[in-house]
Amino acid sequence: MRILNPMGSLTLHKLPTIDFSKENLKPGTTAWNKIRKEVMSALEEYGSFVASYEKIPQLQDAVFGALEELFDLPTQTKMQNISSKPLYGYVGQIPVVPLYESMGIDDANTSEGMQAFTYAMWPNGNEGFSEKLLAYTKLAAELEEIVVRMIFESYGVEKYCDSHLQSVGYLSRVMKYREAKENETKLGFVSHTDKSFMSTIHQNQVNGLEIKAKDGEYFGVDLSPSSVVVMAGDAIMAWSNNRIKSPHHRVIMEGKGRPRYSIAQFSFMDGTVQTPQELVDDEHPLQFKPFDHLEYLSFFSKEENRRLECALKTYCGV
Ligand SMILES: O=C(O)CCC(=O)C(=O)O
Ligand SMILES: [Fe+2]
Repeated sequence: MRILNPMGSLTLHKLPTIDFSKENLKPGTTAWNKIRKEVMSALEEYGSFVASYEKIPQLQDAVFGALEELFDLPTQTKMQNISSKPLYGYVGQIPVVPLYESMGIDDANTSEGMQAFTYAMWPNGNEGFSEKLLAYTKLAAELEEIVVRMIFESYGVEKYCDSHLQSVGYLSRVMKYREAKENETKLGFVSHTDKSFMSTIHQNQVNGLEIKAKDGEYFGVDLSPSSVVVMAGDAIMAWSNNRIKSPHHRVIMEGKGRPRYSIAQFSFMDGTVQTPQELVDDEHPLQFKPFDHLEYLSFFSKEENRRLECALKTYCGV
């Protein structure tokens, strides 16, 4: 489809939207197999897709109301939250991305993780905040698990799926992007690939996310209230032996008169990321050596490694 991108030029790209709202979406059913096919072709083409999920719209107001309340806290308070993982602590007021502010929430899809976070932010915790955010983070984890099951099945390695899902933990990054002032950069988030296995991204009704297609062109993602972007991270790129590539993406704030809030949830493996032997053969020689997921995160968190074109290849490429 030909559509205009924000720069006014023609683009051939539009992220596919896949509907996950079917009741009883169960492995083995016709509906499951149909969606699985759509998921695989989108992931192999764009490394991402838009999932529409009817349970999401009713959570929107609560989730973004909660994020407004959080970002209104004094900076001193917000700075206390130091995620246990490198790269996901409080970020605010960096000259290259002055519009951007974020905080990380470890184990964000569990009551314990959310509690620990709210007790760092509010003297007596914040039950309302926990409830509102958990309703979303649990859904996002559930959605990712469905997608991961489809991927494992589709590559004929479903026997490894349960142990994979058991080894995965979720970390959320909540973000606020203010509007750019005149003469200020519109860049909200510099171009990067995610270091996760997979990621999900949800936003309030202010667009800004752009994804780089294989031909090098960035194109905007238009998200409806029921949508979540599902995106491949570097770890699934290694795991899939390069069949699925983690796409570069960035955020550009075009100025909609109000801030953009988003919540990205990342899955990390507790231990080694390793390509299943079934995905390696003469036509597909091994591309990446096994590596410890969290050690890769530490590697990337070093200043000198941030600028690498493909940190994954440098770190563990064969
Ligand atoms: O805010 C967004 O839409 C994207 C954020 C992102 O790419 C990230 O946190 O890794
Ligand atoms: Fe990202």
